[in-house]
Amino acid sequence: MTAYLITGVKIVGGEVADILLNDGEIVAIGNNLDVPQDAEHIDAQGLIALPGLVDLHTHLREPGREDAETVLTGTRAAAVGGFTAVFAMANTDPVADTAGVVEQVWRLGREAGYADVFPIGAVTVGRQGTQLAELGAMADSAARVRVFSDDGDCVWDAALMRRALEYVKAFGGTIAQHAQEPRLTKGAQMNEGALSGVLGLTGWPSVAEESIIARDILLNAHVGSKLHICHLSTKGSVEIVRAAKKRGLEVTAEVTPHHLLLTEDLAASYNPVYKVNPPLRTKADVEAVREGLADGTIDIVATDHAPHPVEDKDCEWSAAAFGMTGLETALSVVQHAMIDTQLLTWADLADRMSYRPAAIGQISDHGQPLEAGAAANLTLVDPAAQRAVVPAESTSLSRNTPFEGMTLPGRVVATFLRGTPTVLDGKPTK
Ligand SMILES: NC(=O)N[C@@H](CC(=O)O)C(=O)O
Ligand SMILES: [Zn+2]
Ligand SMILES: [Zn+2]
Repeated sequence: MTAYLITGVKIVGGEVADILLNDGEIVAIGNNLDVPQDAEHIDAQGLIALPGLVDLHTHLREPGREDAETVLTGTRAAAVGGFTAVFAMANTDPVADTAGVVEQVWRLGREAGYADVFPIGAVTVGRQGTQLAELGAMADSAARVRVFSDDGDCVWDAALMRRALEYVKAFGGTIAQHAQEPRLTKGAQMNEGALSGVLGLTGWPSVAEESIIARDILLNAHVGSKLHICHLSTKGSVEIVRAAKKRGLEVTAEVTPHHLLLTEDLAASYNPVYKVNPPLRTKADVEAVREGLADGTIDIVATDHAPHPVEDKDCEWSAAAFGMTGLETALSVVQHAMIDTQLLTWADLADRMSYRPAAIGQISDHGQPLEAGAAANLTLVDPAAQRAVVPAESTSLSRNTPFEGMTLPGRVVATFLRGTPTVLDGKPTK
């Protein structure tokens, strides 16, 4: 295996130093290191070294929608975005509700070699919301599933949600809830408010999200299990989670990059690239989720990378699919929304995008501080770079980025997975 010497890099939360990678590990960090003769040299002056990013919420679409994304193309986009691990959502076809499917997705990730793939198992059979899936068999499989979600749909039946929380408690698993009361969002197209009235699009009230979050926090307090809230998007949701944590109730939550930056006003274009679940909200909501992420109410950023082929997005708003891509732009959007606004430091970002998602997902070898002996999963970022988002340059199979035309700060220069570069000079290595 080739050794790599990365020189003059700012270690996140620490000093400027050199890093030596060999045999899949960080061998040493410091100055005047003892370097093997044949080591490759990377001059990293001006760059920041971050632990490899971990995405707890990615849609890789394989099996079933390989026209939108595959494990290979999705993890390639992840590596370009600085990620070394992604959790693959279960809303595939077939649904990832058996040990067989999660093992297949896990293995495809290993074969692709761009980022480790940790499958999320469905909570209910076929994500139909009526019968618990074989959660224990998925947990015991080679994929070692610890996070379960019917994402795309809410586990709306309170009794079933209770049973799921009880079941995973036996092995310390987590239920990740897509919080959307379906009776309140029938035909919903965008955030409910004055603008949805003006545009003539059916509204999606904040309370559809907030009522499920409140219910599930109480259910989980009753059961004593682990609850995670997917893509939290409203001010009221932040307030509920903040109050729960203050009372010592166990809950973790994520926010997406797009909910940290974009508002419902974009729907006025009727361009379905801005159509997403949950919908883009108001400026007050954006401010609240930023504050929630800054003060730790919201634990992590997760991309909810949701690739869709052109024919599913390039149509009338009401017919278009929900979802936007996000793996390649996540770090830049978070830098723009949270670091350039001085709400977070780079060390905080490492916490929200690497350490804590790895802890919630219960994986080792990712989300570890950069120090000698740790697995060499890391990414080098140029914080001073500026770049225009050009969909055609994406390494994802899909093009539905809502950030097209924006100039964003920061650029991932290199990513290493167990000491092997998956990205160099901003480009995938294979
Ligand atoms: N976020 C979305 O708008 N879409 C997701 C499903 C989901 O995350 O709920 C998808 O699978 O396309
Ligand atoms: Zn969802
Ligand atoms: Zn999702």
